[in-house]
Amino acid sequence: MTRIEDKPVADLSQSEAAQELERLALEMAEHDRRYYDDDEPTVSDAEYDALRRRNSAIEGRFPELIREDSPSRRVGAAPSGKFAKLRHAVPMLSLDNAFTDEDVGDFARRVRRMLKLDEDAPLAITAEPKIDGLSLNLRYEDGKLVSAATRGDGAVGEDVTANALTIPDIPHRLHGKRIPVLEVRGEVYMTHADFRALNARLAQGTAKAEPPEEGDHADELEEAEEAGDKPAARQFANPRNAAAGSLRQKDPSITRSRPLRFFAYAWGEASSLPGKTQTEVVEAFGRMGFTTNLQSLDGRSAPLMKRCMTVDELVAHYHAIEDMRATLGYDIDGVVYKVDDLEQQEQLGFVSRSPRWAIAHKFSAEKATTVVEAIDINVGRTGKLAPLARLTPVTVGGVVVSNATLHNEDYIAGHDADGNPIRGGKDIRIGDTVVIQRAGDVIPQVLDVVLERRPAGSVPYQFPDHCPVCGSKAVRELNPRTGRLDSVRICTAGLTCPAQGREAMKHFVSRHAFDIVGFGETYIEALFDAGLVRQPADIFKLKFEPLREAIEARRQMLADERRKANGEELPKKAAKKAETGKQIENLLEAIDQRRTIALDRFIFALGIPDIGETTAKALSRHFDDVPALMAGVEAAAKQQPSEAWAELSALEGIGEKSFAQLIEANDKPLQGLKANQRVALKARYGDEAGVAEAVARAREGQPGEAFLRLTRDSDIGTVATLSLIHFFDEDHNREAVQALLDAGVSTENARPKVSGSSPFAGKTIVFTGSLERMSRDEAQAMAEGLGAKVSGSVSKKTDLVVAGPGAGSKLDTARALGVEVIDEDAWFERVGA
Ligand SMILES: NC(=O)c1ccc[n+]([C@@H]2O[C@H](COP(=O)([O-])OP(=O)(O)OC[C@H]3O[C@@H](n4cnc5c(N)ncnc54)[C@H](O)[C@@H]3O)[C@@H](O)[C@H]2O)c1
Ligand SMILES: [Zn+2]
Repeated sequence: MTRIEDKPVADLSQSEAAQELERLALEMAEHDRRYYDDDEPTVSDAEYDALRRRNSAIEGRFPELIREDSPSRRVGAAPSGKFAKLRHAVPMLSLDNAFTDEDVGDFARRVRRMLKLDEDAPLAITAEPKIDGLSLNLRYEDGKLVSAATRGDGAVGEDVTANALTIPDIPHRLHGKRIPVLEVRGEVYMTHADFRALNARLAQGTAKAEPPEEGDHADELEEAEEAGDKPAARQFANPRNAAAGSLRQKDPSITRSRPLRFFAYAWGEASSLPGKTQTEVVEAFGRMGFTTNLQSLDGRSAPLMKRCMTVDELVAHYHAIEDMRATLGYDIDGVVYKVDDLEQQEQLGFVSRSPRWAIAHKFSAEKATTVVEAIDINVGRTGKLAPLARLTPVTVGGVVVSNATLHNEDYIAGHDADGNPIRGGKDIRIGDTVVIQRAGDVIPQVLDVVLERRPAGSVPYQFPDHCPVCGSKAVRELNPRTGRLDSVRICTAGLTCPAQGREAMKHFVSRHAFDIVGFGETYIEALFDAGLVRQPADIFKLKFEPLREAIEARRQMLADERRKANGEELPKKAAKKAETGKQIENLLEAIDQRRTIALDRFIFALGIPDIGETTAKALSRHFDDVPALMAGVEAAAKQQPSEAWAELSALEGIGEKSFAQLIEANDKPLQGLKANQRVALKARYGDEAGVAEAVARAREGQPGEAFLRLTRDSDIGTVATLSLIHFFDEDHNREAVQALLDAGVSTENARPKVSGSSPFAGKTIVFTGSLERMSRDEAQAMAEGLGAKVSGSVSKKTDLVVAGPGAGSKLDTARALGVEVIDEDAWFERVGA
């Protein structure tokens, strides 16, 4: 199903484009409000910029659809009601964006074309850092600061004069000759160090801050408490928000207490300008008492702003600034290029929201440099030891990042257990300076180690061989797919390890497993810590009173922690007791409803590695109940193949058919295989003779009928079969499952009991597009209940396609193959629902 918002611009119909432009206008207006008014964005700048690019691309294809309220015609957001409004004498605009080096060349060519300059005529363009703060217009009359306004919507800003007067970098009087009117523009920002200190003071409650709006913060705390989260402190997400939030205070004495700074780089109305070029004017600003990009950072190195004569020079300066980015001590999000000559600037003029003579070259991916302070090991549901780098906090894409995933032992070491270097592996050590990258909402990755900054005497990281939670041995197993030691280390204690037990429990009650509503993380942690729940079966033995005590003790503990952390007294909640009682009744009720459950959910809930929902469904079609499954697995375990067989059959890229062919083959096993399969086999076993030898070994250790039946008849493959055997081979797993049955949990067989007369029995159905009357899960369950097989892709074997609006390639394939296609309503008619 392709939603309109996921469709490439080129595939949009005109009406879809109109819909999409409307969505983008509304969505971006909301982001603008959060970003400019509340100083609290909910998406990263990169995500926001992607929306803007999509909007422009659609408008480029359908210029007739450009909306009055299009984001391409607007700057910022209209001023909030918090301050008096101030109309700008000269509009404050935004900047057009460049994202690649080629875009810079395009910009220079465009400028030349519009100025009618030959290719070899000199053209000076300045390049300087784009400071990530908020812009401010300072109006000086006869050298005296008379007003200060934020950008607002470009035409009207907010009057923050009293606040601006508290910023030390902003002169109240200009040095030098008096100019009747001069508006100086620049960026208000906060350094990293000041930002961290401010947030720390806010967290301790020692910073001067506006009282929270009535009820506002109390609610948040309450919610955080329900969710068992850390106390919600009123801190800023990044230095830009901190700068904007601190400047836009109703009480200027709060602004005064905030460490704000100011860089001057532009101007508005001016009765006369102190120069004929961008460079000269900015130089003059320096003499008048402002900090500018033309000043050297340390009095020795070259200034950050450079006047360039070629595109190559511009791009080189961009990369030089990019390299310095981590050491500046404040956030910059790109480099701004400006045509230097002011007469040329005038000739070029403006488009609706930005000048034609300037462009902002944004830094590409969301990268930053920081230091690995420590390496933590988390233990997950399956016992995996997952390493996490604790980083000195940095802002990446508008979010402060303080940890990054390190994947596994080999990744940190940079080589596998045999000493072979692995792709992407790095030899990451505590104390290392690293480049990290954040993509979307996923946890950041370490992209690179800056070896020049590695502290002297640093040693490779020693990965623990014991579980940091329970102290049991943690081991690396042989991976049948690669024949090598697995890169992950696993705690051997199983569910008796508290970390694994707790995570397993979360999975057990989750939506696609037992789906016990109201059993959130707070509950699980509370019950685990109180010793009330150790394994899933315990859930079904819970009683009201002990449950209530455990939950209340937990709440008390969280509240105490919060009080300590915030240093403030929170109102006691009187109504809480009765509420907890009600919640617990509801929970017990929800548990009761799950004493009988679909077999596939039961199997999925066990959290067996490689047994996802689909495999669990397949098993539930094959077995009547849990004891039957266990018996089937036990029988299969007795007729297991040798490791050689398992390894060969599970090799990536070798399907069932090819494997059968391979096992039959004699001296030329590679014959008749596809190129990628030959490559995979050779990579694993060397030359053809090596493959032949592996095949011979595999042939000797063939599995018996019981194993093949489980693998083949239930359609789950070798890897899942071996995983099942492995799971039920462990005493504690068998016991945990038995305990559930003993606690009275019974299963319903999902195997469709379909009479031969169901018109769908044995048919293969594909659902595509957006379904309106049922969810995907429901559709699938319905079809399977009628004896049909649901598939994710359309092929010649497909009997029927049910297509909703927005169906894409699957629908096209179905039509091309002549497969019957019906809509959702027709589907409901046919099934008689
Ligand atoms: N995350 C969100 O929800 C969200 C919402 C709105 C905007 N944004 C972000 O805000 C930015 C867009 O806002 P914008 O319209 O301010 O455009 P912009 O940030 O792309 O560029 C214009 C601004 O750059 C600043 N600037 C800094 N240094 C400068 C220099 N040396 N010379 C000239 N200008 C300089 C000025 O304040 C100017 O107004 C984007 O980065 C966007 O991602 C994010
Ligand atoms: Zn453990």
